[in-house]
Order: sequence, then structure tokens, then C-alpha cells
Amino acid sequence: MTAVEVSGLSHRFGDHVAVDNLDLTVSDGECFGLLGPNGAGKTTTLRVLNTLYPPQSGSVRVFGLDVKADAMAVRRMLGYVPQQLSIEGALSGRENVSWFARLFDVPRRERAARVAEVLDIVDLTDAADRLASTYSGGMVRRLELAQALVNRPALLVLDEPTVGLDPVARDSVWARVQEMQERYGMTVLLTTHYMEEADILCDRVALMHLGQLRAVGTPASLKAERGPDASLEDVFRHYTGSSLEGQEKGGLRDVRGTRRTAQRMG
Ligand SMILES: Nc1ncnc2c1ncn2[C@@H]1O[C@H](COP(=O)(O)OP(=O)(O)OP(=O)(O)O)[C@@H](O)[C@H]1O
Repeated sequence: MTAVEVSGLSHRFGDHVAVDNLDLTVSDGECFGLLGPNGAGKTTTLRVLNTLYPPQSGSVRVFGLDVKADAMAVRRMLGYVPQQLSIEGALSGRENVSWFARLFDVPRRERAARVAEVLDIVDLTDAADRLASTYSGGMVRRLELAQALVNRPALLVLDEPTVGLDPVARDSVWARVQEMQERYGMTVLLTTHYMEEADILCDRVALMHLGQLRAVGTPASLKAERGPDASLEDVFRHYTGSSLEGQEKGGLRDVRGTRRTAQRMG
């Protein structure tokens, strides 16, 4: 079964073509990475897939359902962790996840157990009753994963899941994603600027540049095409003509974003 099927998708903002005739297939149970420089069209693609933007041309199907015609059914199958902060600092971790459980129609009788289960998966049981405003960046990201998981999505969509996290917190998020995949056999679609993340987590990756698909394959096959010692960064550079420097969101833009986050949390 195909989890995601994108055919001839294009999306414009005014005159600007953000996604240009994109074709992409993600198989059931796969962890698939969407890579590309800033502005490549990754987030726009995820937003169409998430039913946030209706497709302007082309089509997107999630487990056979059309994102336009069957938007509500598609939403029920999805868990989404956006780039922007999606938790409420004035609530505890448990309350944040419970709120999502209500929002996503988790049956009332099952809610408390389901919330406890996902908090356990992301290793936040001990901190569950503390206000989220006291959480570290890594804990916030794990709480967002718990929120996205509480309706047991068939497809988990992660937009830069570890941006701004230190290596230890990043490792911890990776471990949770892998555990969830093993436990539930869910399909994961993520975007990232970290080539190491793509290499470790993803069964296949696609490289986007200027709205177009430039390459798709397993990390191993894409690296092998470039030579015996090639890294995924070499592959990235080859297809996009740009280096990753300044791409990782550690720049001013991200610092601003992080500060905005801190303000909201505090
Ligand atoms: N709401 C919007 N209005 C106008 N232009 C937009 C809007 N959203 C995105 N764009 C433009 O569309 C292009 C693709 O943006 P998108 O956010 O999809 O890229 P991305 O690959 O996710 O980049 P990043 O890695 O920086 O998140 C960019 O040139 C961006 O400036």
C-alpha cells in the first residue's frame, strides 16, 4: 500500500512557484526524508499533504484518500509536528497531550491511558505534571511528538523535528521516532537540514531544489552514485549547488524563532 502519492503537484504564491510539478511516492511503513535548501518547497509540500493548503494543481493522496475531497479523513490519519511551537506553556505536559486527545476525538474512556502511553514513549512520565514552560527545548520537542502520536496516526509528519536542539536532545528525539516506528509500524515523513539525521533515520530521501525534485533514493544508493567515500552532504551539494552552511537553522532567523518561543513559554 502506498502511504503518500504526490502527482504533478504545483503550488504558487503570487508569481512565485514554490512547488513545481512534484511527483513523490512514500511506501507504507517507510521513514522518508525531504531534504533541500531553505526555500526549496518542503514545508509547502507538507502543508498541502496536511490539508492546510488545498492543492492548486496536481493531486496528493494519503493512504488512497484525496487531500482535497477527503480532507477530514486524511486529517484523522495524520500526526503533525510543525516547525512552530505547538504547545501551551501554562499547561502541564499531560494537559497539553490531553487537549490534543480531545481535539482528535480519542474516545473519552481511552484518553487517560492513551495520554499516559505516549508520554511514556517520549520519556516524559516523570515530568508530565510540571508546567510545559519549565521544559527544556528537547523536552518540548518530545512533548510535541507525544501530542502528534496520541491519535495513533498512520502517518507522522515532522517538519524539522530536531532544529535548534543540542546533540544529546537530538539523539533522544531520533530514538523516540525509531521506537514509535517499530512499535506502531507507522509511516514517517520528515524534513531536515541535518544530513546525519536523514542518514540515520530515513529509509529513502528526496532532494528538492527550487520547488523541483532533483533526486530520490536510499541514502546508501545516493552516496554510492557520487563515489566510494561520498557523504550525504556531498549528494546535497551536487544536486542543489549549495552547501549546508547557513542552511541549518542555527542562524539569526532561528535565534529569533527560538526567542519568540522562549517568550511564549515564559
Ligand atoms: N505564505 C507564503 N507567501 C509567500 N511566499 C511563501 C509563503 N510560504 C512560502 N513561500 C515561499 O515559497 C518558497 C518555498 O517555501 P517553503 O517554506 O516551502 O520552503 P522550505 O523548503 O520549507 O524552506 P525552509 O527550509 O526554509 O523551511 C520560498 O521561496 C518561500 O519564500
